[in-house]
Amino acid sequence: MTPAFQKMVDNAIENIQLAGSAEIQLYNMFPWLRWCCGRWLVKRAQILKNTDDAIEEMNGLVQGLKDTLNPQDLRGLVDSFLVRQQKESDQPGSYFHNNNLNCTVRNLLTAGTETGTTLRWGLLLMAKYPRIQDQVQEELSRVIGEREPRVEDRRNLPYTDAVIHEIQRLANIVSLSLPHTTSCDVTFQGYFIKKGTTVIPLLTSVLQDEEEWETPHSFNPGHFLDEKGCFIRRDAFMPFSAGRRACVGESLVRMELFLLFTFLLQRFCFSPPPGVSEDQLDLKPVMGLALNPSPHQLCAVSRA
Ligand code: HEM
Repeated sequence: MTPAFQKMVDNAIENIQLAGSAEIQLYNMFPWLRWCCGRWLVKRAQILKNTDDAIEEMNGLVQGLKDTLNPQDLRGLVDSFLVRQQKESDQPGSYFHNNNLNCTVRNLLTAGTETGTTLRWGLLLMAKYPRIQDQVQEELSRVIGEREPRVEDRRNLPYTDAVIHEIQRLANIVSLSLPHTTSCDVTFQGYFIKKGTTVIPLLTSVLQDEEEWETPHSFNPGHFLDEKGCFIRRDAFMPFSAGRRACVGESLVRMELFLLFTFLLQRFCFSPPPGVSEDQLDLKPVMGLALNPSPHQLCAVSRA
């Protein structure tokens, strides 16, 4: 990773944490309170500074791609956007303008860090529950052996698939989803919600719903397995939210998580460091817009 890219990722991670802090959440809900809480302003100023730095950095990257653009050989999203921008340059209301390009790429970069957050939860849970880790590794050895995992393997790995789903369910990393606004007056479950109201859908209420899950607060891959050990989908599994604005990265994330998780577990056993017991591995998250595991040291012992 180049230092510039590393800086952008660090910057994005810091902003996700700042944006989910109690101060910033309160600031967003009651901005007029800022006059009596100076600490809020420090965090707000840091978010704005990080954002300005990221915009500048991204403008530099986009300029480099603009300078070398070849419409016959598109290298990715930015190139496709730039070509469309050129085509629509005479349309005043076009969405394909520089601000949208910069914002879209920064959004994807920021959101992209969530795969890593989920993986960190996964490795922590494997270290904490070694018997579940053993079962995943037994299935991986039996079904794919030593070759590299492929996306098509998922259907033959029901236990591993169930474990990955259960990691996402319990880790619940985007617990507040993203704020939405009602576009018209709505009556929902007897409550009247006026047009223009900010609604924060609490995904925790579904992912850990006591009426939906047998053991909602425990790590239990059995939530996604039937009595024959086959994988089962559950309607209440919605870490990517639902509806038209659900996470656009979902299919990419699912593929990445499967390949990275299986690849790592094929090659390493994860355990607490010497002197730390499995029980001592703490699952309390660090507060942020995304819920991260608290910093931990783990041992990765090669299985070769
Ligand atoms: C495990 C990883 C991830 C989880 C759990 C997750 C979850 C979510 C959730 C809950 C939302 C809010 C949906 C809503 O507003 O109703 C969201 C939005 C979004 N996600 Fe993800 N996400 C993940 C990774 C990614 C990745 C890797 C990308 C892109 C490469 C991505 C791109 C986006 C974008 C662009 C939005 C905004 C969509 C919109 O407003 O229309 N996400 N994500």
